[in-house]
Amino acid sequence: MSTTSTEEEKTSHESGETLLEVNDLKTYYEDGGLLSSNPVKAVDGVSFSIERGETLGLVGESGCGKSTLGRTLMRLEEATAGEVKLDGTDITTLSGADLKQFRNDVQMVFQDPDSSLNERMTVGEIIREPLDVHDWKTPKERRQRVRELLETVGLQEEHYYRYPHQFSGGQRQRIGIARALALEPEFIILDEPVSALDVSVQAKILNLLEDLQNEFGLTYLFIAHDLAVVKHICDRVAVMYLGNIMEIGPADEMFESPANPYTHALLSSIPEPNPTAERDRITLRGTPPSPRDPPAGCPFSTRCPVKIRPEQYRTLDDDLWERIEVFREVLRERSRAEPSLSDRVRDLLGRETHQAGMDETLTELFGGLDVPADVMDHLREAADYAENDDEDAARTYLREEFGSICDRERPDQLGVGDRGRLSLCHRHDEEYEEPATVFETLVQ
Ligand SMILES: Nc1ncnc2c1ncn2[C@@H]1O[C@H](COP(=O)(O)OP(=O)(O)OP(=O)(O)O)[C@@H](O)[C@H]1O
Repeated sequence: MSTTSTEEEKTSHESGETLLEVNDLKTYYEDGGLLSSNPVKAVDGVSFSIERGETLGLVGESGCGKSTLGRTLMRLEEATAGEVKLDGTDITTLSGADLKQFRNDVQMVFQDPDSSLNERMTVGEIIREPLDVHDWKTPKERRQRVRELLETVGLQEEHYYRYPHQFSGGQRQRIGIARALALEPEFIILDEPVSALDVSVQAKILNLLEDLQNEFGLTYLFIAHDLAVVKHICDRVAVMYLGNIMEIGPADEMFESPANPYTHALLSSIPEPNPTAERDRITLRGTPPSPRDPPAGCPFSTRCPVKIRPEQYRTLDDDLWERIEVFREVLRERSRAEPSLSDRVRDLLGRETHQAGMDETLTELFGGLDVPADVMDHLREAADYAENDDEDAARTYLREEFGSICDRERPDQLGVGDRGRLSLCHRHDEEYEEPATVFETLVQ
């Protein structure tokens, strides 16, 4: 395993010069409510860098922390910990004139052109606003600059005095892009810039973004949930899950052969354009854990189809093992869920609440299977805890018995291949089989 990249294989946009460097960045949302609960760990220790002129894609399911990461890089959210260096300067601590200069250099384009444009301002005023705020040159030069920008993004001079509602979705996004370009930024965060647009319009906006990048040497962070879009426009891709970057590396290589189990699952969910091509869809069990209560070990451990098993259970029947994982997921979801109304009524009446539920669950999950006696004993023990409303004890019990390094230790980002790809997975340690090898045995 190596963590170095070879120069000759770099894609065309990369300059070899780091523009943005992010080190162990965390952004937590505290509730500030009366009940002091755990914070939402929206971004939970991410590290990566972007080279000047490069486009890094940031993908992941809704709620994984993409927007929060983008907003933290813009200083729209305050980082809880870690560093964000732009051209070598840590921007998390900037204030005053330095912060104002930073706001020139970094801009954001938002997903929804409808809500990000002020309907009461003319298009000219909208694009000119950042120039006015920063007191850029003379008013006459500002007007001239806006006219140039209209042309740059494919709009016309006479659009200056029109209002946003007179434009289509694609044209509105062009207005948003012109506004972002006004102060000649170096770095632009594109937060789902084409998700709200029709497919035919998407391609035009993506082409515009690429042309602008080539013309002005821009660096992009491109946030998207649509992997097809990312594949088209990005040099490298970072895959996010539960506030962590699970895998980062060259886009072509990652789409061709994902290294991380989560990337595998995410890519397998893209509809295959060629219907005759075989691709095995991976269905993930359960839902992502709450970012208030992320797993202690690997962030993906509760859903990973190729999780490492403890030594004594390596040969256990695959179906039975999967049911044990489902049982653990049931307990996690129970401990997250508000008690149902009927549970609360029973509770108030002093009756047992979960008794019937646990027995049924065990029968439903393990009824038709040949379960070794020692395994069944462990399952019953956990069920007893849960019956007494102590889901946490039940979860701990099962984690100790059936858990592995994946449940206990957060993996390091390990190097994969020779082009600088990194993946957060214990399986890249040479002690274990690679995720891809285990996936192959699963689909046979
Ligand atoms: N202001 C806030 N206060 C509390 N929690 C928040 C706040 N903003 C976001 N979150 C939570 O932080 C987590 C990450 O949200 P974020 O919007 O960054 O994810 P995302 O990947 O961008 O999702 P989407 O694609 O749906 O925008 C989510 O659990 C979300 O509910």
